[in-house]
Amino acid sequence: MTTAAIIVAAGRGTRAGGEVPKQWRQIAGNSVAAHTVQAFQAHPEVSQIILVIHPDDHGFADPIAGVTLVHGGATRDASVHAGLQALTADAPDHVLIHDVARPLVSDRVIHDVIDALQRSQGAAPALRVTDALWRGEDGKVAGTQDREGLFRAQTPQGFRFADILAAHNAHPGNAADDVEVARAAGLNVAIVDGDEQNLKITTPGDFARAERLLLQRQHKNKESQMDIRVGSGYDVHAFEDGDHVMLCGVRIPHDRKLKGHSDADVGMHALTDAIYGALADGDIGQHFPPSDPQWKGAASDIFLRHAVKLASERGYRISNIDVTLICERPKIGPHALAMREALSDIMGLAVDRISVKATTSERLGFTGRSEGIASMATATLIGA
Ligand SMILES: Nc1ccn([C@@H]2O[C@H](COP(=O)(O)OP(=O)(O)OP(=O)(O)O)[C@@H](O)[C@H]2O)c(=O)n1
Ligand SMILES: C[C@](O)(CO)[C@H](O)COP(=O)(O)O
Repeated sequence: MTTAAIIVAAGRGTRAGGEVPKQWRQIAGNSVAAHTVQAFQAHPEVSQIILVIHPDDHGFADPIAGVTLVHGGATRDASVHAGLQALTADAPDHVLIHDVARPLVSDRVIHDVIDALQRSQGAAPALRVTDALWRGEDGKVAGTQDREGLFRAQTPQGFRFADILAAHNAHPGNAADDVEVARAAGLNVAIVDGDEQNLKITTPGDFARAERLLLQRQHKNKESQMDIRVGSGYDVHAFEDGDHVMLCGVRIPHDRKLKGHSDADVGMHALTDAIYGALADGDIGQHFPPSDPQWKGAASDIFLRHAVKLASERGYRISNIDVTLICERPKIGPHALAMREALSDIMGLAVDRISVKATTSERLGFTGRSEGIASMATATLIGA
């Protein structure tokens, strides 16, 4: 089954005012018409788009790619008719007819209309009227209207192509919408759930609301495409005779030192492994094998700089890191800020995105017996 969309955009938008017809006004980074066209171009079930325009509007419409431009008429239904005639040479099975002034039409609404056409000659989205309805005269309420069974009509309105073309050919004109044309020809039209956000920009106040909703949607899409990765690292080094330890790039005088092939900076090693972990790229031992003599006694910032560079080359920025050192002694608190600053220099990351904290293990286990120091770290990476 093939489905084409006709987007009617030949109106003058008199109620919306402004210097150019409403469909060519810029909102959320694009013209209203371009947003509407994109909604249909992004829909996998729509294979062809006709954009019906006023002959004076080529300057606005010509830059919109991937659509066939057709000149509309003096009324909405004349414009729809022109769009339908343009499709006859390569007729689709189904056609969706949509107001250009509804740029917030969702994938869900488009799909539901197409889906309903498998069971019905026509289908259109609508919302039940939920407010009380009044008749008014001279600024006063003159009566009430039962809202039972009343709906607010939206677009796209979908039909089998041959049916709606015949219905328009037979219609005298001045229909409110294509459902009216279809019903005049005896076609059944199913109601599918409309969408409050599928508003029609009609008056000046509608632009701000439509723009806010479009920006929210763009933000959500961006967030859902955002690649956020978390990695964790863990390392342990045993004590041996010595007079200082290196922890997170800071030399701390101590009555023991940590044993290792490099400078045994256990905090920096756990952190480096957290970044490799987020990148799913092995661990520090794979990048810098302990069997390789060139890393003997090496300062561990070499490893951390390598992991940070790798993240950047793969298109990630590091959002924050959190390092925990586990030992009875030395006391970490007095050095924590210096450690955060040292890591900040090495990583090019703001200090307030770097956490270094410590805990004892209540004299339990190897850290509790002061046989060594353990460290855990996490790193969050965000795809650019
Ligand atoms: N001769 C016309 C008149 C209307 N339309 C389209 O039909 C839809 C109807 O929406 P509406 O808000 O009535 O648009 P306008 O006619 O442009 O607005 P106004 O009545 O305020 O001038 C719009 O997409 C409009 O561009 C059209 O293609 N051709
Ligand atoms: C087709 C329509 O969008 C249904 O709500 C609407 O009837 C067209 O706009 P108008 O303001 O009634 O011209």
